[in-house]
Amino acid sequence: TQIKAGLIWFNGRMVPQEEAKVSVLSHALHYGTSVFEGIRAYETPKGPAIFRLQEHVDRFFNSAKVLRMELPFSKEEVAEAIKEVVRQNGYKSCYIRPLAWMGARTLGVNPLPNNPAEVMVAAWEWGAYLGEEAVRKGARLVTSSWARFPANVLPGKAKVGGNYVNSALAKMEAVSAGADEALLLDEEGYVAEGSGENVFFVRGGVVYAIEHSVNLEGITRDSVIRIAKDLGYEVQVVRATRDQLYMADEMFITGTAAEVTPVAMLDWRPIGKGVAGEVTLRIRQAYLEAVTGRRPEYEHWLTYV
Ligand SMILES: Cc1[nH+]cc(COP(=O)(O)O)c(CN[C@@H](CCC(=O)O)C(=O)O)c1O
Repeated sequence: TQIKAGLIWFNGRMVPQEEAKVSVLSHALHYGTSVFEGIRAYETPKGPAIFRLQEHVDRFFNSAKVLRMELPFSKEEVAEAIKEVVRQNGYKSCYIRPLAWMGARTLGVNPLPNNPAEVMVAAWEWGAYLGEEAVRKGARLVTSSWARFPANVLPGKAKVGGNYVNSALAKMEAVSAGADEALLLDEEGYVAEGSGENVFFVRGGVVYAIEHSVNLEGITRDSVIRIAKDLGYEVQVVRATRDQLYMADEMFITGTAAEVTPVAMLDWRPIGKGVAGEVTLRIRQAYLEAVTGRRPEYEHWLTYV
């Protein structure tokens, strides 16, 4: 079933998705030289609102900068395009995917002649990233045989298309093993992140976030740290090992797509009682209230379209 994205903002114009096409000679298609974002808009009592739009636009431009990619639009124009895609498709809530890519001026590895990049923003309705059951019962994760790439191999702080071959290989392996998601370790064997999420665990009432290290600086991770502190939990940012996760009382993963997904099992070992944890569910509830405009203290994170 093809993604139904409706109208797409394509290099400055709104076009039906059937018309939003690129050349097969696009540099990005051959070498992974694209950057993207994952953003969500949620229905609120005051209409659809985009969650932490500015932080996502800033990261989008930072990712492009890492790749020496020139975007031919300003941050304000991209932010407006993101709002337009939600508006013109009439979405109440949706998942929004900005993408910038090196086009078809030249091939050969050097991307520079393909500047300035091309840019599009698409959006579609996307439910629970790992499925409703994983949310209700807690997701099952397995440690991947693929390590998260080191910082001097690929730029993990940038959402670069090519980085996601690492995620795709890990995800395929996890799903083929009967799990819901992969846990990637770094090259020294410490906990890094999921194929598309950051990792948290709870032990003795303390909420632990994994330090940035080689991982993406998750916006959901940042929001959840704030929310957990506001709920009165002590939050520590740590470097952790897989066996610390095995010993945890609770574990959860966070991301724009995944939101706050409880983890019930890692490597076929139950985490805590082997169900979605209580602290996790409290944080998840508060996060969902925040993104749907039900917590005034987080209203500043919302951009109404
Ligand atoms: C590797 C990785 N780590 C952490 C995160 C969480 O970051 P943030 O969304 O800012 O909290 C994401 C987002 N993964 C995006 C892409 C998912 C996909 O399947 O594509 C997302 O959640 O939108 C990652 O891709």
